Amino acid sequence: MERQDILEHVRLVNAVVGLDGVMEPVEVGSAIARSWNRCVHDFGLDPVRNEPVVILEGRELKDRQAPLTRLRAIAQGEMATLYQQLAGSGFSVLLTDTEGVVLDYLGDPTFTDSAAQYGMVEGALWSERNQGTNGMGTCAIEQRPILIHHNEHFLSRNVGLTCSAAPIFNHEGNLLAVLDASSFSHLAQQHTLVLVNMSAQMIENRAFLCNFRDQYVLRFHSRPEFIGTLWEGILALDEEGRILAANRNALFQLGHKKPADLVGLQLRDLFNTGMAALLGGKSHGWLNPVPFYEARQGNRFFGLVNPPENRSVSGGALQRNASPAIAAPGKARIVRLTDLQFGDQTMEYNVRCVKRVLDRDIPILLSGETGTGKEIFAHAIHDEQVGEGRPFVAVNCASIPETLIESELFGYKPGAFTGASREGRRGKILQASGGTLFLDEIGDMPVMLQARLLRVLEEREVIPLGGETPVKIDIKLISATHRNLKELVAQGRFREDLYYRLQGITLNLPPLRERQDKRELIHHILSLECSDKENVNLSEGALRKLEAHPWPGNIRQLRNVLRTALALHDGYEITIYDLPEEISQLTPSSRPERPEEAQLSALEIAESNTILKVLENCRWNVTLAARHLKVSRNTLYRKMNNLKIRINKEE
Ligand SMILES: Nc1ncnc2c1ncn2[C@@H]1O[C@H](COP(=O)(O)OP(=O)(O)OP(=O)(O)O)[C@@H](O)[C@H]1O
Repeated sequence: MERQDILEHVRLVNAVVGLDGVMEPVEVGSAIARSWNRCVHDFGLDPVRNEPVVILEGRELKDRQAPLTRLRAIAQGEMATLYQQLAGSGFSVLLTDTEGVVLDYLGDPTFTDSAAQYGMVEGALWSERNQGTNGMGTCAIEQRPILIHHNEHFLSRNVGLTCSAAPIFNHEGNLLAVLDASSFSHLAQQHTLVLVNMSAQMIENRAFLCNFRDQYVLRFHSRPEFIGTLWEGILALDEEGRILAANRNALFQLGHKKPADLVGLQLRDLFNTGMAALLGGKSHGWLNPVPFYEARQGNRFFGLVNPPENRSVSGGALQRNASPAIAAPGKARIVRLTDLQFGDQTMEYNVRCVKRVLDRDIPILLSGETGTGKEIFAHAIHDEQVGEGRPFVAVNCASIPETLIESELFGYKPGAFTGASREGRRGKILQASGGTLFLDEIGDMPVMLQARLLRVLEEREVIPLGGETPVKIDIKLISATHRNLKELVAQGRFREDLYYRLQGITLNLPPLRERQDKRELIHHILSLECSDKENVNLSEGALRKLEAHPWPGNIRQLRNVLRTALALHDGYEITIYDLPEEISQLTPSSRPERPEEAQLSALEIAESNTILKVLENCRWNVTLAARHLKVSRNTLYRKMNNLKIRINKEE
């Protein structure tokens, strides 16, 4: 570094940490400013310090490596893949412990000699306290992915470097190690940090699976094709379905911050399903994840449980190929626009509007609460506009961690992906070419990516990460949100230009509680749910309860409730007793005992069902029910007593 540049660097540092008396408004990120302040005020470092890097050797290094033997074995494969992805660009890949000691090093030959001069070798100590602001040391303190580029390094001797580092946490959320890719600063690549972070998460997931290989493990995601990839949520469970641990993506998808929020809960506290159901069906395997719903919000997930003995383990680490190849979900049923409304005025208006713009290239924005049917509506538009055989590609911007949306949308050049997508990814935008791209929860798209998306939409071409040549695309765009995008624009959280680009027309999908065709919709969903079985009716009482419910989870929740009721009911119709408590408003003690619980004979069960049905239809007016059944009131009371039917009023 030239003397002039060193002086300039020192001046910049002093200005940021206030050593010149006045703090100048200088352009450095807040993490860098924090780190520089630590370097000066906590560690007493000087930017021009030029002492050799401390390097641990022999026993001392071995003592550092030993506690992380299993993690290092798991990381080895990922480090090699990351190194290959960066090959030819002068990068080295390093794994450090939490104090910045380099445990493993994989170097590009063109960089190795210089790396050694910089002190990037096995055993080197890259803590912030020793080396000032740097990828590995600063990441260990900030505990999040970080890029330290060029003169963001604190020591002027490190200014020639560019370092992308990401943390690796254990299942308790504690930092285990840091993965880093470093090179000369002039060789910096825009996407290195994304790649490093993906590799770190892959290592974390593998370590998690390895750690809990003797337990049951639930792997889940809101999209079935993401199971087995680094985006999957993973929960370790005991035999009874009690949660032992959760990985980062599980926390993210379930809206929790720390593993302790979930540990100790039962599966049933989180989802509308339990171990028996997840393990039960013979058809459930890697190719057929089971759908279930989150208990609080009604969000849908797909998942599968690995029993302990099912996983292949080698050398203390899970085999690389242990992750299954996941088949795409079954072909979705074709939905017509006319299947979506049964007399509700807003929905009729929506369908009319869509039909008018079907043959034009106008982007459509669907707005509505969760579960109101935005995606199914988008699918129906696609089927009528583009054609059933063409791709319909949905991206949920809220369910993918911010750092990964970019790769998900724009894809990578072949060979750049770890894990399940070894052969690389074309990215959702390219996959949608010739069909429809459905951007769900668009309001959650990070601002940084909004500009990129806008460019893609304007120029109708996309450049995959790591690639150079733009690829032309031909897509219809439908986006959806449950947020008020206009408000987000006013708050500066959503780009105004993108907002106008997305909403050629905006359609508001009404919440279920406000729909005028609620009754018809309930019957429609019920008929879909029992399509393969005999038709099952709804009792008038149950229908009234369903109509009166406020349905915070909208049609998704309704579908879920009807599905469960179908599984629970016996006889020929669903009654209020088959509905969940919050809908039937019956307390468990007020429910009549089920015939099987009371150990009745088959004849008595049939008799009990008939009496229950008539009582329910007569709104528990025993005199009226007796008249219908053509018996005296006293006989009916006696029978009810024998059959253990207690009096209940539905309303
Ligand atoms: N008209 C309909 N007919 C049948 N099923 C429907 C209908 N509308 C919605 N559903 C069902 O309701 C559930 C939720 O629908 P969808 O995923 O389209 O809602 P959404 O508004 O996109 O939800 P989110 O905002 O949470 O992504 C799905 O299971 C879907 O099949």
